[in-house]
Amino acid sequence: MSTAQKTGAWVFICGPSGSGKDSVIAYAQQALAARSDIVFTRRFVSRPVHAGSDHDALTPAAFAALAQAGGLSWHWRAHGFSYGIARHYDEAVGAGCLVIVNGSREHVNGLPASPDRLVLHITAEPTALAQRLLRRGRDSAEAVARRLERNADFDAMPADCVIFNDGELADAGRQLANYLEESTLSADAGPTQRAR
Ligand SMILES: Nc1ncnc2c1ncn2[C@@H]1O[C@H](COP(=O)(O)OP(=O)(O)O)[C@@H](O)[C@H]1O
Ligand SMILES: O=P(O)(O)OC[C@H]1O[C@H](OP(=O)(O)OP(=O)(O)O)[C@H](O)[C@@H]1O
Repeated sequence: MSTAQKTGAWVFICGPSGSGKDSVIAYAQQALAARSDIVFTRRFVSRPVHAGSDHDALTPAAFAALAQAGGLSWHWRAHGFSYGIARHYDEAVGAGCLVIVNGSREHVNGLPASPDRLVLHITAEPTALAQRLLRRGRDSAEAVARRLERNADFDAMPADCVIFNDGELADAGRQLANYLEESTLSADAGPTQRAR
């Protein structure tokens, strides 16, 4: 990090199920492992952990108690589950870090635009989405169908950056890493440089 005053921000990475959010984020996280000013959050989800999901599982009651106690910076519901980001990540934003969230389009679309929030959309062709979700094997065929139907609601979603993950995962992962690196550089110039 430079010694110039930094302005932290949340980076919400959104997109259809199967677009590759988890995979692309994991690639960028590895590529940026040396960057202490780029922080990758873990999610609480009221869903058991199994193959194809990397989160901290909470029971619905434990999730509700944590949210009620103010322990979450962000939380939302989707697919019948609750998702949340621990409050302690506020400190990283306050300290000037970029803090990366695997987010929800519905949740992010309901937030007012703010210079301390960036939205990055990862997407892929509909046929690829369906194939990947079925191959991932985490969700039932019915749940996969519902996830695909949900995409029509977000066709014109505004975003600060769009990454198409239809080719090699490494290409999309590198694009995300580059975007995050560039965003920390523009943060040196102050929040107006990246207001949406
Ligand atoms: N570029 C890619 N090419 C082929 N398969 C991919 C690619 N990106 C992700 N996948 C696979 O697609 C599935 C869904 O990816 P995932 O990262 O779980 O997406 P999301 O988090 O957006 O639902 C996973 O099985 C993953 O390995
Ligand atoms: O409002 P939406 O953009 O549709 O998103 C709803 C939720 O689904 C995704 O999580 P989840 O891990 O359950 O699903 P995914 O990995 O299949 O995207 C995403 O990270 C959100 O938490």
